[in-house]
Amino acid sequence: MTAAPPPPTAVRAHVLIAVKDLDRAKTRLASRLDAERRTALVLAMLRDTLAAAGASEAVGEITVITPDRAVAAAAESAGAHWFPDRGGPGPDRLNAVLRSAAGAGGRGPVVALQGDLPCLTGRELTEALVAARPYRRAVVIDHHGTGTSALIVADPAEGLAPQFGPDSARRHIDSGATALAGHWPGLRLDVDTPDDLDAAAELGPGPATAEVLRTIGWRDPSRQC
Ligand SMILES: Nc1nc2c(ncn2[C@@H]2O[C@H](COP(=O)(O)OP(=O)(O)OP(=O)(O)O)[C@@H](O)[C@H]2O)c(=O)[nH]1
Ligand SMILES: C=C(OP(=O)(O)O)C(=O)O
Repeated sequence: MTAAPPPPTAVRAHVLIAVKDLDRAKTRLASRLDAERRTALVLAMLRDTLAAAGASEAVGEITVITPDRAVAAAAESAGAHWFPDRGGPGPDRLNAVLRSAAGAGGRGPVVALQGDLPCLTGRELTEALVAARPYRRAVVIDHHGTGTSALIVADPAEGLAPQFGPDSARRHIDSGATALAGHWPGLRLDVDTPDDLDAAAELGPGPATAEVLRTIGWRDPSRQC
């Protein structure tokens, strides 16, 4: 098998992934998974996301922004940096930590990427980053059509201007980001709900998530007889 050609640019992107405290994570899965299983799943999805991002030829470095020591340890063991999130509680904390991490880096492209993309592949991320190059700011809309899988800014000095949260796809587009077209099912599949997790199990998650799904006995209902 021949390797994919390197993307036509020297400047590789800096990927930012924000992850909140594990004991507050993935509350929308609480009806199906207890806290211990949710923690295992969040860490596994992060590991698979990090592995895929690290496999992209268009990515230079990865920083995980988190207040959680276990998340920081998972990031470091995957070769990513850890940027501590020391922000106080507040409705815009996620966007505030992304703004400060984006401003702390160099001048190459910056990507705010969700950390719950268990089916992401390096090729998808490379394609999205190449597709984003003509634009000052670009967004990859999630599989629901309302959220954001990735927000990409060509030059962080011009401002990432993250507006993650409810309806973030529309808010990113309304604030000037170009929505990227591309068949990137893994990149678009962020997992927040039991239905999302079924969809990921169907599409094919990375090895860490697949192992957790096996361990917790998660079944894809569409495959049950
Ligand atoms: N570092 C950091 N990450 C955050 C913060 N709030 C949210 N995130 C992360 O941003 C992403 C989207 O956040 P949410 O949708 O609010 O949380 P979630 O854990 O994915 O799911 P729910 O609890 O079901 O809402 C997730 O990866 C979170 O871990 C924050 O205050 N600090
Ligand atoms: C915060 C967001 O993600 P989630 O789908 O995890 O709520 C978002 O899409 O802006």
